[in-house]
Amino acid sequence: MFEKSAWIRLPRNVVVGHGVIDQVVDVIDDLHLHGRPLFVTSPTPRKVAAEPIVAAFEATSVDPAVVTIEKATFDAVERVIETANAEDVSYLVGIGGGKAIDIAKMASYHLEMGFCSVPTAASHDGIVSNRGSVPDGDTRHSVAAEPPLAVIADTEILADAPWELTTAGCADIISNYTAVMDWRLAHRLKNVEYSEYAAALAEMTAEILVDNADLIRPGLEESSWVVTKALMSSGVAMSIAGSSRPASGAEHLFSHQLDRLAPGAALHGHQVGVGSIMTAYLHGGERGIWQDIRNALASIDAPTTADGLGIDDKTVIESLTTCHEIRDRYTILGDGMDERAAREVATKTGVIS
Ligand SMILES: NC(=O)C1=CN([C@@H]2O[C@H](COP(=O)(O)OP(=O)(O)OC[C@H]3O[C@@H](n4cnc5c(N)ncnc54)[C@H](OP(=O)(O)O)[C@@H]3O)[C@@H](O)[C@H]2O)C=CC1
Ligand SMILES: O=C(CO)COP(=O)(O)O
Ligand SMILES: [Zn+2]
Repeated sequence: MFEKSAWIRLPRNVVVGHGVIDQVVDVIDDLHLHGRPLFVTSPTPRKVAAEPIVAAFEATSVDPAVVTIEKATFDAVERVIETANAEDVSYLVGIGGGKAIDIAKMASYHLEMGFCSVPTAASHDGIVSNRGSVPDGDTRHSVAAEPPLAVIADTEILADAPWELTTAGCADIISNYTAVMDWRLAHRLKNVEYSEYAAALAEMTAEILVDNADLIRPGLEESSWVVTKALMSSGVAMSIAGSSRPASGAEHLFSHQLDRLAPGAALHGHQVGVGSIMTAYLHGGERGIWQDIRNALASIDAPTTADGLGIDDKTVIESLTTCHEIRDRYTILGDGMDERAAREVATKTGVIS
């Protein structure tokens, strides 16, 4: 008897392009979201995007509540939940980078309220996904959260954001190559649930980005267009899969462990990019695609070495040898690398010298 079923939650409205921040009121209206919104933002995105959106709502006699968060913590999620209850709001809008959007989607999940995403940085695929990521004790990976009902991504704002945020978003997408390799391996060896559609979409997204690498240049609004579309499609792959598997394998374990060993040293996307070079080598050896991944990262100005990340060699080795413990997710790292093997892959790929 056939007993499989799937429930895929995707954004209903995806609005990307020049000046679309002016359409936030219309998009919310189109979703039939009524009542008072709560905007969750962080200091810079507040000035860049939240204030003009507040003004647009006020012009329609709606008075949004606003919470500005400095750090992505569970206290911040709690503060947003308390404000939502105290201010009697009906839905939430995350306006900012991963920090503000994660807190908004995690609070929405708890409050069982609608959530919309207005990214101001194309820094990783969390800005469009149904996953939230806040450090919790020894863990550092995403958990289920409310998916956005709408994503409104203004390419003019995204192109003005610091360039390294965009290159981090690109590297997060390029890492889909190794995430999918790990997913297939886990499916073959451990019978992990697998979706060919989600895997193909995640891989194709990385391929399109790499094929358009020459369009990805600082200050070029077209770059934000290409990268944002790729982030959307990676987010959709995760929604289809019902997990972050299509976009997160051993390269993400490596990055999550770096977040714990060297907090704040480098951006998420840059760390997973460097991790992806090494895990591609582990999958395919000398003749694998690790050099293609390294060249693609270099061509968009993303780091390819420990030095480029601002992380010392010892920490890279420590992360490689311990990161398999960070979550229950089978990858090419199996039950862990020994130190000699870790040093060899990091040296052979030029990540450490
Ligand atoms: N949900 C998921 O699947 C994932 C979530 N994450 C999470 O996302 C967070 C990291 O995301 P990231 O976007 O890098 O972090 P932030 O939201 O902290 O943004 C990075 C920096 O960019 C600034 N910024 C944002 N937009 C602009 C802009 N338009 N112009 C100028 N500066 C801008 C922010 O300013 P300011 O400090 O003033 O706010 C901040 O200093 C982490 O909390 C991480 O855990 C990471 C990967 C996946
Ligand atoms: O960053 C992500 C996908 O790019 C989310 O992955 P995690 O579930 O490993 O946090
Ligand atoms: Zn990621």
